[in-house]
Amino acid sequence: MTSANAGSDPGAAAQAAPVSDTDLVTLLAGWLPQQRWYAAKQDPDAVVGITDRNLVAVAGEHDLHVTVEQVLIEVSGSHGRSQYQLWLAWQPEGTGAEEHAGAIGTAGGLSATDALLLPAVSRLLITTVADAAALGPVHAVREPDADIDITAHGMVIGAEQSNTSIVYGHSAILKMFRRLEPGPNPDAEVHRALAAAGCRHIAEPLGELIGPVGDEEAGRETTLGLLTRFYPNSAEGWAMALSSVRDLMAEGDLRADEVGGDFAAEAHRLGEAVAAVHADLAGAFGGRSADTDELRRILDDMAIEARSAAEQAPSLTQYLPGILAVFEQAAAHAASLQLQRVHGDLHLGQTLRTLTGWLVIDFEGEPAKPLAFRRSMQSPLKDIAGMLRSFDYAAHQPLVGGRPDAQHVFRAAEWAARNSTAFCDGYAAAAGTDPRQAGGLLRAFELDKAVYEVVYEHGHRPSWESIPLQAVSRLINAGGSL
Ligand SMILES: Nc1ncnc2c1ncn2[C@@H]1O[C@H](COP(=O)(O)OP(=O)(O)O)[C@@H](O)[C@H]1O
Ligand SMILES: O=P(O)(O)O[C@H]1O[C@H](CO)[C@@H](O[C@H]2O[C@H](CO)[C@@H](O)[C@H](O)[C@H]2O)[C@H](O)[C@H]1O
Repeated sequence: MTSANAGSDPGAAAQAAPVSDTDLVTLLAGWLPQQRWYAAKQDPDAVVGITDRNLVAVAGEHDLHVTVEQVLIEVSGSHGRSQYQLWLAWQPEGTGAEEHAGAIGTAGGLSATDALLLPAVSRLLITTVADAAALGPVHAVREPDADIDITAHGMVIGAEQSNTSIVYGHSAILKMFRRLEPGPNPDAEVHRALAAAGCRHIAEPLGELIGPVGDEEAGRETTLGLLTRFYPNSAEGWAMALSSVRDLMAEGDLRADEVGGDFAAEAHRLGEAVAAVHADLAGAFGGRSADTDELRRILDDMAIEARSAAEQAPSLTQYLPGILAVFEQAAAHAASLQLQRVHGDLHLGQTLRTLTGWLVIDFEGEPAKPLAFRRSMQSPLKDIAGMLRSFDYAAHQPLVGGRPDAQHVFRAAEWAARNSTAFCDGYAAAAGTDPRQAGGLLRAFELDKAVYEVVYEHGHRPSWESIPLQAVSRLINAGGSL
């Protein structure tokens, strides 16, 4: 389907799409699989279709030298079906766009570029949010009292993300969601609810870009981009944890509490911060106890996922009976399961240490899961298990690819246990309930996450697959990590 809507200029609205849908699909064929956020990279059966095209600004308007088109594509294949958002910049071929970092290709005498990489387009987007204005069918909401600096230069950060984020100087970060599902985006929804609850452990939301997604009947207002405050002097929890592990490995004969860079005090504070976020999520969205049937369903779903994971990642096959046995044993803990909204994909890379404390970011949940699941009530143990898995990752990742050294392996396990304990102590102190008392259930959630990670690494970083795989083996054979 092709529509040609443009900003506030009725002349632009009359313009046709720069190239035909067929030419556009051909153009995208080589570019999409190179994008980190494109989940169908490994799918040889993937078929790309165009579901919507909107000319949102034409060259000459808004100080732009390019024409900007928002394109929604649907990709179907053996991986399933998903919808993605693209922002394309068009300009005449031969004007240098082909050399640009975001160059996509040429068709019909025009060059296409990933528009989000162009400073003029990033300026247009932040100005649209600051003015609570519209770009064709895309409109913006600005949070009351949001302080938005539209003069700050926008720059896309890091390639290893599920979405594309533009950082504006030291002031704001705009995350443009790549994979879209019609309806409320949990990242935007949760940021807004937690800000209203006065939560100190999230990035302050500043505004949103919103547009219709889906066919004309099902088309629903959907968050396309989320603008939050940027914390320039923050460090990612993952980077901090890795440098602590490196310090430890440098002095292989000393314990974690005897060398510099011990992370345990930070892990404790992080536990307190996650407990505070959970309490605010329960306050904002409600919470309740799960009944026996619900617990059974959760554990059955883990078993279904594990069976499907073993088909995708053959390294899991030998562990499958042990995995299923752990889920079966966990059913005995029905009484202790609470349900509420959670983060859903919590790991050290989703945490930022500012000068004053920890922030939790990226409340989208697991990107590959359906929206209804990501917005559903789940167990906070899922997030806690995610963090415990992340301590295990940080401890063992520096050993990947090297020659096994028994002392380093021992120290890695010690670092993971020390920081997992500190995290749970911090969580228990702030929440008043100790996640370790959920015993078999926490272990089931850790195992569920480790199984997910084996598949994730199999697809994205095969040399890291051994990290979660060894954890699967440990969790089956030796009980929980704590
Ligand atoms: N408010 C912020 N302040 C500083 N850095 C941030 C902020 N939000 C995100 N980042 C950085 O951007 C990275 C990607 O953000 P994230 O929300 O996890 O995106 P994605 O969903 O694409 O993975 C984070 O790992 C962090 O380094
Ligand atoms: O951050 P995303 O929402 O894109 O999450 C996906 O990618 C993560 C890797 O970036 C992946 O996390 C796994 O690796 C981390 C180290 O890079 C580690 O800290 C996590 O514990 C581990 O799960 C995450 O699983 C995936 O959903």
